[in-house]
This record gives sequence, structure tokens and C-alpha cells, in this order.
Amino acid sequence: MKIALAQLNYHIGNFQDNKEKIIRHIGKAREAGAELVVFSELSVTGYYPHDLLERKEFIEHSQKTIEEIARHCTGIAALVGGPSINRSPKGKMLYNSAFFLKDGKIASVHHKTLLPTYDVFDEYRHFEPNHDFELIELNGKKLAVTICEDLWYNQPVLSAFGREKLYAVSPMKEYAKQNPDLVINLSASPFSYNQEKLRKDILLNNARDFNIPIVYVNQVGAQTEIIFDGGSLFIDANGDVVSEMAYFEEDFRIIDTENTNSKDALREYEPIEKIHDALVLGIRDYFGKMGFKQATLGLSGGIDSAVTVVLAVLALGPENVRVLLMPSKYSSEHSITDARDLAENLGIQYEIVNIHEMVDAFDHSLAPLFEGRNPDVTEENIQARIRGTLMMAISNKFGHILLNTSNKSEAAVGYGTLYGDMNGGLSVLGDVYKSDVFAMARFMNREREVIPENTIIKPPSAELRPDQKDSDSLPDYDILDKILFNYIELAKSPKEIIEMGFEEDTVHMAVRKVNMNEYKRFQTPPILRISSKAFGFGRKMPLVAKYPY
Ligand SMILES: Nc1ncnc2c1ncn2[C@@H]1O[C@H](COP(=O)(O)OP(=O)(O)OC[C@H]2O[C@@H]([n+]3cccc(C(=O)O)c3)[C@H](O)[C@@H]2O)[C@@H](O)[C@H]1O
Ligand SMILES: Nc1ncnc2c1ncn2[C@@H]1O[C@H](COP(=O)(O)OP(=O)(O)OP(=O)(O)O)[C@@H](O)[C@H]1O
Ligand SMILES: NC(=O)CC[C@H](N)C(=O)O
Repeated sequence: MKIALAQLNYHIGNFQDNKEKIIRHIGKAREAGAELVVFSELSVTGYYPHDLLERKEFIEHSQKTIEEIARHCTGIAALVGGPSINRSPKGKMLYNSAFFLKDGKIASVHHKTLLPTYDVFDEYRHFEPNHDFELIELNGKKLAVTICEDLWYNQPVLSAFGREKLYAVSPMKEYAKQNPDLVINLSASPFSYNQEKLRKDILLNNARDFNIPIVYVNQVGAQTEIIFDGGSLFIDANGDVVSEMAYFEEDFRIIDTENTNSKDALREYEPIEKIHDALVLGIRDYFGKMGFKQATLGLSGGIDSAVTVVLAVLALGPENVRVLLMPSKYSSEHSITDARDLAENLGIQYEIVNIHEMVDAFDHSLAPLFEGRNPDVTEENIQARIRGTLMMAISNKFGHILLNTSNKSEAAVGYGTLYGDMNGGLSVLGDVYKSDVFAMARFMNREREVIPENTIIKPPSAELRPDQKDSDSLPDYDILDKILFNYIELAKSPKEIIEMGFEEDTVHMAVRKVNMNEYKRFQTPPILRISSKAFGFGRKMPLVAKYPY
């Protein structure tokens, strides 16, 4: 059977554009002689529409759109993802479904069985689970239609008692009893660097365990902070990849289920490269889908703002990025030259605004109130807040969106000033540990020195007081990041982390800072997610709590 895999980037709630894109690809698939074209999970609405799914008009609009798409499905069949309402004696139930379109009509509707409700997923909030496992018959072949998590049934889910809980039902086992020729999976599986391998293994193992080929079509593109990487697959019954589609871009491919001999040459990625590409796509789609074109940020000569500005230029073009260099009396001469060199290398607009006098004016006005008190973090923060105010002035005046430059290590331990350098509309590096920010800077310089070498090799500093270094307040980043990764991503206890060989005081200090600073992260902009445990709505922690750490 010839099947077209349509790996596309959807705009949530933009039924018009999504519909046109789907119809265009149905036509393309038909012209190429495909018998079936498969789109990704909730393709009509975009994944994930959250509480838009609670609105009657939204569901009706989706239903009408699918009916219209169905009318274009002649001479070819299609599987399109969307919400479906089932009217039963118990009332109206909403399902996350795959619509099988054929002969100009909706021929059947197949629902998702396993509804993920962990990390960034919240599907039980809106959908009911499926209990029917009916195959589709098409041109003499029997097809089992599954939706994303349906193939993840044997993955332990984080539960109150550890990572033990397993789903009670296995959709694959239910379908396998009926001997399908092929499993189709409509997916919306986001990128995360520590889940990538797991995802592929799950898919390959399913094919191998049940001895059935799998057609897997993933969504691509960023939806606010969640970045979908695509990488759709055709896997043969031995669990070998026959076709692997592009990452971080739309792709369209026709496969022949009878021909599994010619395997695709798979492209090798450097470890940091996918994170890099994910963030570029994240910025581009946040701006593109919101109708923004231009970004701004403060360029300090340090590595975080350097990496952020390079990503912004790749996503939006140099003509759409404008930066401010805002030296104070504590800024070193090389910070200004490093920042200027970078701006010139990138060909972006930059201006220098010295904040020295503004800082003095604040200090002067506050002097009578602060009489008898020594300068402390208050004065340091005033500098960061003056910069934050200037950046927001540029944003207001010219319509540039401010990119936040805080990395995950800083966000974790609260090393940043509220309403200062924590300002911004979108956080680019908030899920990237400082050690990976260095790796990314090196990757960006792989062909030529875009980021001045000095920016990469100098010790990180906030430059808010004389000779300040991050290492005065924090452990070295290579140690801190490992502790944070074990605590945040792997949910290990401080005791377990100490047993791994980390110094006791350092572990307690890091963990205490993470817990104490929930309130700060609650006020940060959305963070582009590249890990399986990013700060944001996939990590829900109480602000007010007595943390056992
Ligand atoms: N639980 C809670 N719920 C709600 N609000 C709470 C709170 N606890 C404190 N607060 C509020 O938060 C304030 C403290 O937060 P904040 O004003 O931000 O200040 P704070 O966290 O005390 O200081 C900022 C720290 O970040 C460092 N920094 C600043 C700028 C850039 C960089 C860098 O290298 O990137 C590092 C700086 O050196 C300093 O160590 C308190 O004064 C209080 O108003
Ligand atoms: N002199 C400056 N000129 C322009 N922007 C600045 C300046 N200093 C700080 N900023 C802004 O505030 C952010 C926080 O900077 P800071 O230097 O305090 O620490 P950082 O987290 O090490 O960041 P970076 O590595 O970019 O310096 C910077 O990324 C930058 O956007
Ligand atoms: N849409 C989904 O069902 C996604 C959940 C799945 N575990 C994934 O990350 O791919």
C-alpha cells in the first residue's frame, strides 16, 4: 500500500490555515498515487488547544472543518486528527480522535485510548478514553489506528510511589488480536533531548514485539513553549527504520508498505545540535504564529545573551533583531567590546546606553531612606532593573518583543533579579543548563568565530559589583548542573544525590535554593522546553510549602 506521511506545522485554532494545508497535502498525495495520507494528532486544531476544548464553538468549528476536508477526500483516503463528540445515553463525551475520510465522507472515527496526564500533558482534563478497538479495512489491508500515547502503554508513569505505575490497557494488544497488516500512529510528541532515544525505542519495540510495521506521523513546530520535532517514521515488522523524516521542519513522504528494502540514510546530529535547532524553531514559531517580527535584548558581552542573540538572528533574521549595550561603572571594558564585536559579526542594529547616571540618580533618591545601611544586593538589583526598564521601553516604543536570557541553572537557583534581567516575553534558554549554553556557543562557532572567544572563556559574572563572579555565590556550573539535573529531571532526593558523591553542603544549598525560588519562576515568561522536565506548566510545584529536602 502506498501511504503519504504528512508531517506539518499547525497553528492552534487557525482552522482556515490548517484546513488549507491539509487539503493541499491530500491533493499532493493523490497526485503521487498514494492510497492513504496520514496527518498528525489533533491536526485540525493543532496540539494542544487546552481549554479551548471546553468551548462549544471551538468543537463545532473543528467538526465543520473536518467535514469540509472530507469532501476533498475522493480517489484517496485520509486520517486526520481532531476532537470528536460522541452522544451516548450518559451524555456528550469528547474524544481525541482520528477521522478516517473516504469517498468524500467521514467513514469512521477512532479514539485515543491512553490519555497522558503527566508533565506537559493534560488530556484527561478534556477527553474520555476509548474502549473500542475496530480496525479499518482499506484496499484489502487491515489497519489499526492508534494515537500517540497509545503506543506508550508499557512505559512506567511517574506515580506517588515512584516510577512504577503502568497503564491497565494495552491498545496494541487489543489490536494485535485481530491481526492487522499495519499500525498507524498519529502523534504529537514533543522534543526533549532526554526522551528522544526512549521514544524511538518504544516505537521500534512495538513493531518488533507485535511483528507489525508502523507508520508514525508526528507534528512539527512550536506551540508556545512546547517544541514538536517531527522525525516521522516508517518502521518494518522487524523493528527497523525504513524511512525517517526531517527534524524541526515540515516534510512529506510517500512510502510503500510492500517495499521495506531501501532504507533511508539517517542524518547524524551532534548532541547539542537538536537543542539548537529546537530553540530556533521555538523562537520562529512563537513570533510567526503571534504575528510578531522583531526581537530585542540586552547584550552584556556574557555568554547567555550572546547565545540568545545568535538564536534570535537565525530565527528572525539580522534585520529583525536590535540590541542595547548598557554598561555601568562595574562593566569591564571587554564586556563592551565583546558585545559590540558580536553585534557587528551578526550585522544587527545596536546602541550603547550608559546606565551610570541612572544608577546614581536612584542611589541619590534612596540615600535618605537607606541611611545607616550598607550597600547590598538592593543596589545590585537596581542596575538590573534599570536595564529591564530600558529594554521594556524599546519594546513599547518599537514593538520588539524582549527575549529573556536567563539559563536553567540560574532559573533553578533564583540567580536573577525579578523585574530586572528576569523580564521578557519569551525565555529562550530557561531550559538549558549553563554547561549546555557553553556547548551551544562552541557549536555556533564551529565554522567561524561568531561569538568572541573571550565571551566563552571568561568566568561568568553578573557584573553588578566590583570583580563579581558567579562562583562567589554558586558552585561551579559543572557541579551545580549535575546536582540540578538529578534533582529536577530525575527527581532524586538530596540523600541519593549525596550518595552519588556530591558534597553534602553543596547539595543542600542547591536544593534549598531551587525550592525557595518557586515564587520567582512563577513570574517568569514562558520557557522554550527542550528537556523532559522544564520549568513551566509541566512542573507544578506549590509556592507556599514546607519543602522536605
Ligand atoms: N516567597 C516569596 N514570594 C513572593 N515574593 C518573594 C518571596 N520571597 C522573596 N520575595 C520577594 O523577592 C525579592 C527578592 O528577589 P529579587 O528582588 O529578585 O532579589 P534577590 O533574589 O535577593 O537578588 C537577586 C540575585 O540574583 C543575582 N543576579 C541578579 C541579576 C543578574 C544575575 C545574573 O548573573 O544573571 C544574577 C544577584 O547577584 C542576586 O544574588 C524580595 O525582596 C521580596 O520582595
Ligand atoms: N552591560 C549590559 N548591557 C546590556 N545588557 C546587560 C548588561 N548586563 C546585563 N545585561 C542583561 O542582563 C542579563 C543578565 O546578565 P548578567 O550579566 O547579569 O548575567 P548572565 O546571566 O551571566 O548573562 P550574560 O552571560 O548574558 O552576561 C544579560 O543576559 C543581558 O541581557
Ligand atoms: N500526545 C501524546 O500522547 C504525547 C505523549 C507521549 N508520551 C510523548 O511524549 O510522545
